[in-house]
Amino acid sequence: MTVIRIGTRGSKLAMAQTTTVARGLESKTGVETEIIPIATQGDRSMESLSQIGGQGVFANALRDSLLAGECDVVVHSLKDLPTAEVPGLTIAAIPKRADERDVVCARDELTLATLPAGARVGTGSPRRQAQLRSRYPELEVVDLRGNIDSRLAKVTGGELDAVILAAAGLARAGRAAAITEYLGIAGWPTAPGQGALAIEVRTGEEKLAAVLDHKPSRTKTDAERYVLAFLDAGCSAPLGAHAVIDDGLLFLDARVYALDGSHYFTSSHALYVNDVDDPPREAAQRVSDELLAQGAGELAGVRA
Ligand SMILES: NCc1[nH]cc(CCC(=O)O)c1CC(=O)O
Repeated sequence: MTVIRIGTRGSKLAMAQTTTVARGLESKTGVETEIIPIATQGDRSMESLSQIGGQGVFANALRDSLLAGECDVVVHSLKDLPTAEVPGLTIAAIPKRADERDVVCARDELTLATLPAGARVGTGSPRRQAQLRSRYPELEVVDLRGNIDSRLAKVTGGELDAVILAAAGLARAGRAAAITEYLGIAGWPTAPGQGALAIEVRTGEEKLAAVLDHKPSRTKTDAERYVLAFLDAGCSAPLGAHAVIDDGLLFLDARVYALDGSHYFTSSHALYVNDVDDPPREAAQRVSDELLAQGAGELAGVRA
């Protein structure tokens, strides 16, 4: 029997999520899988992501390996995947999305509202930095990189009072016990595609992973990612987007922040998925047009 080779980043988080995908493929199709860790520039360098030159630092090495035939399937965190199509590659599956919220891991069970003024809150994400400055201007934002364990260690070690992370990543890494607050999605929209994985294959080989595709998760994350594409924004742009499907209605909400937290632009639209040809694209087009009409194109990270 042939073995499906699954390429992944080597981080603990990536290995955990890829193992879940491998188990899913094995149990649904009876295939055998082998996991192949691939080092990416984003893993090797500790410089800030904007320094390395941003987009796709995590994804490109995986894609090269797939195109070179060194593996058959790669697993990405969808939010780290640039929106531009890559010739020869196709997303065969977006599995059922996990929790898309951001969370706070603070000392002493504290929350953003109960941390004292001047408390040091770590995050390397421009969106999270802008959201912190906008909602909690009395807190000090500290730029931060590194894996989940090293970030949490800065709180237990006393160097920081809190860090902001993705709920999904913490759960996959087995560190959900460190969470002290879940940030409500309406007041704190997260990165397009956050909480979802993307399983990519060489075009024509979609059958290798299509069984793991979850249609609602794909529709929602497509809508969020089209906003990223229409705004010409990178994965590190200060943009939050969130889609919901309820009773055939697709809701899409997006917010673009000034990096200093001084202001933001927001737009939302709802449409019946049966009323238009490409609901995610249509919803995102309306939201993006409105954001640009408001002046969002002037903000850092947009139309860069
Ligand atoms: N950019 C880092 C990144 N990429 C994917 C996740 C995990 C969450 C997810 O899969 O969406 C994280 C960590 C974080 O944002 O805290």
